[in-house]
Amino acid sequence: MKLAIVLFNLGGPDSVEAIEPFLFNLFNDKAIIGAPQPIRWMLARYISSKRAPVAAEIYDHLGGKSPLLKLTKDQGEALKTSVAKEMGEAVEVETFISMRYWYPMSEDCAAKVKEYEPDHIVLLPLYPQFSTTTSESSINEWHHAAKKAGISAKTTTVCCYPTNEGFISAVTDNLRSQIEEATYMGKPRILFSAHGLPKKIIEKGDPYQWQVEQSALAVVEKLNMPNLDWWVTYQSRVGPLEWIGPNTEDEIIRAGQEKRPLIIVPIAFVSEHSETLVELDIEYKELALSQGVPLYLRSPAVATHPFFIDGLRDLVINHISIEKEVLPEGHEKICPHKHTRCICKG
Ligand SMILES: C=CC1=C(C)c2cc3[nH]c(cc4nc(cc5[nH]c(cc1n2)c(C)c5CCC(=O)O)C(CCC(=O)O)=C4C)c(C)c3C=C
Ligand SMILES: [Fe+2]
Ligand SMILES: [Fe+2]
Repeated sequence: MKLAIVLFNLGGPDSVEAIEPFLFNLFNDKAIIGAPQPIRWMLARYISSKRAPVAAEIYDHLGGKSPLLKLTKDQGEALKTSVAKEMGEAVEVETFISMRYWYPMSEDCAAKVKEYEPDHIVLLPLYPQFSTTTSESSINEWHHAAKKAGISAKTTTVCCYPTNEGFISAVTDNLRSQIEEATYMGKPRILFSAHGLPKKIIEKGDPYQWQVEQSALAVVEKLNMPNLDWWVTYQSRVGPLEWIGPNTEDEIIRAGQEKRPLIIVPIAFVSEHSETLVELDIEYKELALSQGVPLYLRSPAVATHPFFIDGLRDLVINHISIEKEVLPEGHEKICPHKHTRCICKG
């Protein structure tokens, strides 16, 4: 059997010139800005041109481009090796990358998958927690591209895996090292910081916030440390809308007032990129130190941590034989009913 695993992520600019068109693609996505066309197109033009200089300063810290594609390729290679080792000669496996807002995008990816001629395709978002703005947007875009490319192989989708054993073990393993490092300064406070979302997206039934909370809770349970001081917070707010909270920056200021050592854990990003390497490591660190936080540590993203990669491997293998098209890990619907925008068919 020939197996294709399609990995989804957001993508990032690969040059300074790519910053504005990348932002345009992001804001022209109806999952991000719900306005009809051509209003959305005009808004996207306006917002991306306004945001581009701010984003350029951010990417300047990273040599003018995002490291996300290279790091996603590393994850793809590690996953391919892990699946091949587990499944042996019965399966020939290849991983493919489909980015949502910069290259390689779904059309580029679909062309490569078509050429590979798989018997089965597993769609695997590199977002453990499902959101309409990330996983669903990427999955929809893939289906358009796959249809256009004439791909007819059986396709199954992992919609989400917020409490996947491998993911949670990898986050916990990274965090444990940070806690050991912080202990000489007293009891640390842990902020599980996730990318925020506009509040109205959650109010329309997006399960992302609920799933982020499940991930944090699972890490805390796995750590099994008495009286842990932990909070879930949200970062990366952009635009004029009200976003979900508490805001990571506000919690950093509070930790400064209370003189608490801080450990920040990226709980919704599985790779390093501008929002970890610049926002967390430079901007929020400066804020923390200026506000009197005595120690500021940041747990690394799970990247190619063997626990995480083996968790992804198990998800893929368990999804090859499912009958329904879209299922979460464990093949049972996990989101409470009020999260009506959940797409899983369990
Ligand atoms: C869990 C992951 C993410 C969610 C949810 C998400 C929603 C979301 N993002 C924006 C606006 C921007 N995001 C930007 C970059 C970016 N965002 C994520 C992840 C999620 N976004 C990633 C992985 C990245 C890539 C960063 C990189 O490669 O360097 C940016 C560009 C950077 C900047 O200008 O700050 C914007 C803008 C919105 C509006 C939104 C939900 C509505
Ligand atoms: Fe984002
Ligand atoms: Fe769900």
